[in-house]
Amino acid sequence: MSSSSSSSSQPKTLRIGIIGFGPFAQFLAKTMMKQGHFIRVTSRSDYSELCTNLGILFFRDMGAFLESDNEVIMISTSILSLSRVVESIPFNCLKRPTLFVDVLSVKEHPKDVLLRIMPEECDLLCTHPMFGPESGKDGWTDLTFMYDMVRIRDQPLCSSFLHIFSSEGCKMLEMTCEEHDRLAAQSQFLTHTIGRILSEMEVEPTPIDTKGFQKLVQVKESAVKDSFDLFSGLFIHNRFARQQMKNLEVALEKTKEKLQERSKELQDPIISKF
Ligand SMILES: O=C(O)C(=O)C[C@]1(C(=O)O)C=C[C@@H](O)C=C1
Repeated sequence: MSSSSSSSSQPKTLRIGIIGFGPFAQFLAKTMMKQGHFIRVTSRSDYSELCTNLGILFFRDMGAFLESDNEVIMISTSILSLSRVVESIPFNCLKRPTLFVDVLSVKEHPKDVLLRIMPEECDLLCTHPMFGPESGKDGWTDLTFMYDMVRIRDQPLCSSFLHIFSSEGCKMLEMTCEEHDRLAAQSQFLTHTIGRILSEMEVEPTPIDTKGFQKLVQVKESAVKDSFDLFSGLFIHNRFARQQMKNLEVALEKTKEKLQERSKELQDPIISKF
């Protein structure tokens, strides 16, 4: 079972089970399969046809999925449905102590849920690939992969999983789930919020777009390509997101005040001469 001494540099082929098979999991699974790993899937929606086309086993029944003896189980549900799904896992069907890996876009929430519900003998790796089907469509080189080894006893197995991303050229960044959420609120959540605001404003390309405006339109377009459930999850389950929303409101008010002050100054007959 374990890698032999003569092949320690040889990447290990993993049996990876995936819970939740939306576009993000499908995107990750394609590269895993390209690397030769064996994938099994279970999901609330019926992906049996898609899985047949991809040559992947699809299990409608979570118990049968667990009995299919995966070394790693990757959780890729929506943020909002995580607790419900994890609470419904019949852990007694597991054949072995398994490495559970989550790939959700918030990190403290899955860490808390999984530590609370998962059996003690299972290891837990919390991760966030900071890219997806859009940003990673031309390969993963130089894209960031964040991870927190929350409870790891089988180090070789964990390294084999991380190797999937490092071998594609990802920038591997180890940090705590808390630090991730603090930074992601300032970056990913803010980007999605600005994109959603631009969408509410019905911002569209014009014949005289500047480069800066073209980038804004891109921010809007990529935000609305992701589901509103993802956006809601980034807000509801990242405790730092609320403060970012307040910062945005305060910054808008301050910017308006600065413009009003400037307009007042310019109405002064002496200043307006220049
Ligand atoms: O590239 C994409 O398709 C994405 O939307 C990726 C994106 C994002 O940019 O917000 C969305 C979800 C993942 O958590 C990581 C990144």
